[in-house]
Amino acid sequence: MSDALVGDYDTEPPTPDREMRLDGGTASTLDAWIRSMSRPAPTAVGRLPSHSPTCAGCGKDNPAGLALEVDATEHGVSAVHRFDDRQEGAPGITHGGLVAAAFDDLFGFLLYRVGELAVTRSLTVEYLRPVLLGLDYGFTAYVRDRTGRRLHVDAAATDEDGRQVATAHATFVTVDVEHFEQGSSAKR
Ligand SMILES: CCCCCCCCCCCCCCCC(=O)SCCNC(=O)CCNC(=O)[C@H](O)C(C)(C)COP(=O)(O)OP(=O)(O)OC[C@H]1O[C@@H](n2cnc3c(N)ncnc32)[C@H](O)[C@@H]1OP(=O)(O)O
Repeated sequence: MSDALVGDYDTEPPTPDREMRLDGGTASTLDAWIRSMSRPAPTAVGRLPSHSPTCAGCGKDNPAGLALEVDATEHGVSAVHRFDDRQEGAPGITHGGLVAAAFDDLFGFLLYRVGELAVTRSLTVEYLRPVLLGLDYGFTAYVRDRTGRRLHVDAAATDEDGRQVATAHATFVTVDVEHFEQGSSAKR
């Protein structure tokens, strides 16, 4: 893991921008993103910074995103989220793919706890009850265990009556910073 992955807890990372330069043109966009990424202490509790302002899961500047707000808890992470009309599947019901996206992004916040970069290798969601639009749901996630580069993570979503509406499990695989260089050649 890069030493550059140290930042201020309260600082939101900038939008990764291919034109962004830190030091007169020598630093890559990826460097800028990584250098600026906040890394709370693994034991800290409270609101966590988004992965980036344009992250589809948690970025405030992504009009098509979920804009999840996620807190570090004693044992993992949590969020309260309300899906809206943009996430509709069947009338009044959240599209399952967007529920999965919420879980996936929530798992991405566990990386602040782990202190290493990782990406989703597999994600399984059990849809126990319809997730309704316009209602608050509580999401929690934690790292169950680790085997080598594999992080096994679990999550659940509950409705306002405390009933589980969905559970999720994922395997994240730790990666080097260089993994994200693949995004530098993306056509936009
Ligand atoms: C510092 C703090 C920063 C915090 C803040 C970070 C922010 C950082 C951005 C996050 C943002 C989040 C947002 C949401 C999370 C995404 O959306 S992530 C994006 C979606 N995922 C991807 O794009 C991943 C695409 N896949 C890949 O790039 C590659 O397949 C991977 C995952 C890097 C693995 O490839 P590889 O490095 O060649 O590794 P490989 O040898 O195939 O397998 C590695 C290990 O995993 C095991 N494995 C592979 N597949 C499986 C499987 N399905 N089941 C179980 N084990 C498996 C292998 O057996 C192996 O185990 P070990 O022998 O090492 O113990």
